Amino acid sequence: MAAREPIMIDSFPMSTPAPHTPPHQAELDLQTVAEDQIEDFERVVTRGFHSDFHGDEWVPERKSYVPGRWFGFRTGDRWVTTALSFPRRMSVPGGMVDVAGVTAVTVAPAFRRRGLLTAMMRHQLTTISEPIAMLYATESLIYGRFGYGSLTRHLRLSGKTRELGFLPEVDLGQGSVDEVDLDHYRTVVVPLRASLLGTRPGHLERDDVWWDGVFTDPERWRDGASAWRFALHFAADGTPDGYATFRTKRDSSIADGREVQVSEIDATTPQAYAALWRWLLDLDLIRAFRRGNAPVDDPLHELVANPRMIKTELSDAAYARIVDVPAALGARSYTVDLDLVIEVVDDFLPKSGGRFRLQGGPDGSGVTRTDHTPDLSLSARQLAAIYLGGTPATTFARAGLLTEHTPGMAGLITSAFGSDPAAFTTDFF
Ligand SMILES: CC(=O)SCCNC(=O)CCNC(=O)[C@H](O)C(C)(C)COP(=O)(O)OP(=O)(O)OC[C@H]1O[C@@H](n2cnc3c(N)ncnc32)[C@H](O)[C@@H]1OP(=O)(O)O
Repeated sequence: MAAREPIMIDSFPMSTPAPHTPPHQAELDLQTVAEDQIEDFERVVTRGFHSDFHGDEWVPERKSYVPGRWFGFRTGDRWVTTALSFPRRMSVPGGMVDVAGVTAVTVAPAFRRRGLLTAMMRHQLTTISEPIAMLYATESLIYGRFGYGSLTRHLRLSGKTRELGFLPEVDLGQGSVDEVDLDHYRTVVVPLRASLLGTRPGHLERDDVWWDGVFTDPERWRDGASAWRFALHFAADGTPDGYATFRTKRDSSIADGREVQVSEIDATTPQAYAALWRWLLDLDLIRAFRRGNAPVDDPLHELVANPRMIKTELSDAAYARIVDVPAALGARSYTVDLDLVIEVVDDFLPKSGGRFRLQGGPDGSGVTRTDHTPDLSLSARQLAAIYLGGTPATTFARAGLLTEHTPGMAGLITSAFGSDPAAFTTDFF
């Protein structure tokens, strides 16, 4: 059979694709992101999470761009890995501490499992100026190897509103709740939330840019629900003392029913908190509620007469990695007086580990490196998990993962590091 003639397509000009280096031949170089590379980088991040790129979603992040904090591996003219961090401040008992809010961590599929995340983590943790890095993990098994521990846990609450009558003794106060527009809400909620920052550890300070991000609400993020709506509670004298951000969504599982989805809710008094919940649960046409991120000690269960009607799921929330032990432990106060030596075994960043004398109490603390015999040894990951009382040191002791050299130390640390109210983080990134 005669060989076929090649088909000539000379009437259509064919553009030649740029040469593409196959992944196994790629030479990789860790680089920081220059300002004119930001959008390109964002597109790679978005693809790393299997999403489509929409520039409007990145506006707040872009405004928070700090040269040097956005970086990744490049080959040729393309990013194949990404990571970045924002400077944030987090409430801790007795004060605030600087944290690096880590996010946008991706490795392109063709380059996974060859140590690039590990190299990025090492670069990031050794270059940030904050004593603590913090993140939300897409998969809870990823970050422990780098010394991250579960800083906070949270509850997912849901249920049918008509089954959630309050106990008769619940005090709803003499004030009232009203729905307001975004502009009104923002002028009230910004100072109100700032006044509540110190009442619970784990909260992050928000600047104007962060608030812009909180209120960014493209329709594609709503999954069929309404835009954000906003409610304020006004005390008897008319002062706003509580707030709630929520959406409503048609709930196909209930005929003619809708669900109220509560994003944030907080108040300066128990009466305002209860009144806000009552208002949300009593909305006409609403038959179900959902709150995806509630503190582990949220009082809603105590307000209702039939708490079993609240479906409650416990999940890991924020993770933390302590890179500067004296600065992190010295930034907070402790519930009881302490003077002990903690040994931190840090396999990933050995220079961050060592023995530390912690002298502290309700009024503050001081931490110094020491070579004294430790009272207790734990890993960097466990230190992060006990830092705000999220996991009791005694739980690690019972798991056989923490060594008490002085009997009773795990119990003492559990009491001293514990927090009431429990640590809770509202800002997801
Ligand atoms: C804060 C945030 O942004 S969270 C977002 C994290 N990113 C994502 O989930 C996006 C999709 N996933 C990815 O991009 C990548 O799979 C990453 C970033 C999670 C991992 O990147 P990699 O470059 O493959 O990680 P790396 O090769 O450094 O892995 C180091 C170790 O962790 C393990 N590991 C890393 N990720 C995973 C995972 N998702 N599941 C199981 N094991 C994992 C590796 O097997 C390896 O183990 P080993 O040391 O025993 O060999």
